[in-house]
Amino acid sequence: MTFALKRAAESSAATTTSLPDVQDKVAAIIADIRERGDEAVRECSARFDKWEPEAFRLSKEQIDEILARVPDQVITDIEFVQQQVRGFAEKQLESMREIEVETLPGVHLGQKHIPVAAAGAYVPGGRYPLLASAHMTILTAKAAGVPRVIACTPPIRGEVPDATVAAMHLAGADEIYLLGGVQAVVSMALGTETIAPVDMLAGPGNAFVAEAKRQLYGEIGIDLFAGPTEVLIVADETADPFVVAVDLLSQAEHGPDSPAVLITTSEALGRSVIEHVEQLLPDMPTRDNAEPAWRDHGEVHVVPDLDEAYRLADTYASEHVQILTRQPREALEKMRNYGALFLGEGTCVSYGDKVIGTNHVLPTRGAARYTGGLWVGKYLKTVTYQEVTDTDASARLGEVCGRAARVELFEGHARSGDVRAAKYGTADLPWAPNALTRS
Ligand SMILES: NC(=O)c1ccc[n+]([C@@H]2O[C@H](COP(=O)([O-])OP(=O)(O)OC[C@H]3O[C@@H](n4cnc5c(N)ncnc54)[C@H](O)[C@@H]3O)[C@@H](O)[C@H]2O)c1
Ligand SMILES: [Zn+2]
Repeated sequence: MTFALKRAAESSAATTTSLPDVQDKVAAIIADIRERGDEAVRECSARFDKWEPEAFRLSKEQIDEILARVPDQVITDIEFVQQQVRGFAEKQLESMREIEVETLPGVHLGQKHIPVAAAGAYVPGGRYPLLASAHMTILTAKAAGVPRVIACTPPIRGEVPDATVAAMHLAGADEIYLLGGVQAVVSMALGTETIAPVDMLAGPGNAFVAEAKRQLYGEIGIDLFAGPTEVLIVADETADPFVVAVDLLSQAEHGPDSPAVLITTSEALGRSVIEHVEQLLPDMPTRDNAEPAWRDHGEVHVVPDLDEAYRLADTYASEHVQILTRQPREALEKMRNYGALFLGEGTCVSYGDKVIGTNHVLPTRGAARYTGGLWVGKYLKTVTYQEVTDTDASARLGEVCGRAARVELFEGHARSGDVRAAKYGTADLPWAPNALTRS
């Protein structure tokens, strides 16, 4: 039997995308910026971030000054992580084949991957300087071959986030703006008097940022719905309850709205994890986020066996799923809904977030039911092309096209087929004025 040792105030199981009050607020800001451009952007930045610089875009001199302030070790570590992210992104790119096949004699069908011309990267920074997001969005776009990559990040409590700017620059951003939230997303998407618009936006963010991207989708492309972080751990009796507790809190600290869920086959482990969490929380420097996150969105479920654990985990479609069991790789076969899977105690969500090289921009609030996370492929348009070099093949296709289109009552379409069937074959064109046929 499945039962809960701890329930959330509101379950995070995949149900909704965004909350109605956030939707309304974001819609109003988008409409205002659409109408008044830069002036509205400035007002939003002043209101939400108390940030009113002369220009939001950093000049080359400003970037150089900022880089000089960043400690060497931080730069070295940024470079190490960017190498890992770039390395994996390049391997993923290699896995995307361009093909051209001959499906009938003389009928050539092909597939190509074309990078978008301009991409915007949102690097979050309201609570923490999330420099790792710069690697994930900017560098991945560059690895995909996007010619223009622009990036926004907010000031943090009125300060320039030096390390984030360094990461954005080293990742290869062509333009860097100190601008946050909805105003940043809308500026990049629609363009203003001072920012040229992009074709596609990527990057994680809080509920406002994620909702702004969602509302703008269609007018521009977006990577995916990547809102407040979630973690779900599947553990059996072999898991170390202290490690499980530490790992749950590692993600709860993202924000008070971050769900942390444990599904375990061992009631004893579940109880022990709850105790460890309660012992760790009071001294956690980021307790202001982690404590309400655990209180309101923390869940612990005890299930009869691992198959039930995987089944229940799939209903959450959580952004991060950690498997701490005797045979963690089993989850690769048994689970289908997750943004990223972390197999065994040797790795953890924090490695994925910060250092290991897989992309950390991942689907939240159930979006893992229909998409994976950000990767080079998201910046590429997979397009097709075709050519028919054999007249017999064209005539044969023309005959089928004529019939197929008439079933759909498309006389115009049918005639494009008829023309070829007549020109390259033996068909007649009863609908054509005589003078125009068979020139
Ligand atoms: N899904 C993923 O892949 C992923 C990865 C990393 C981080 N995250 C998430 O990114 C988020 C980062 O959030 P954050 O808030 O620290 O930074 P953020 O940069 O996403 O948002 C900060 C901005 O929000 C705007 N804002 C704040 N309150 C507002 C309000 N009441 N109305 C309108 N705008 C408002 C401000 O303009 C501010 O600049 C976290 O929730 C974290 O979990 C998700
Ligand atoms: Zn995290």
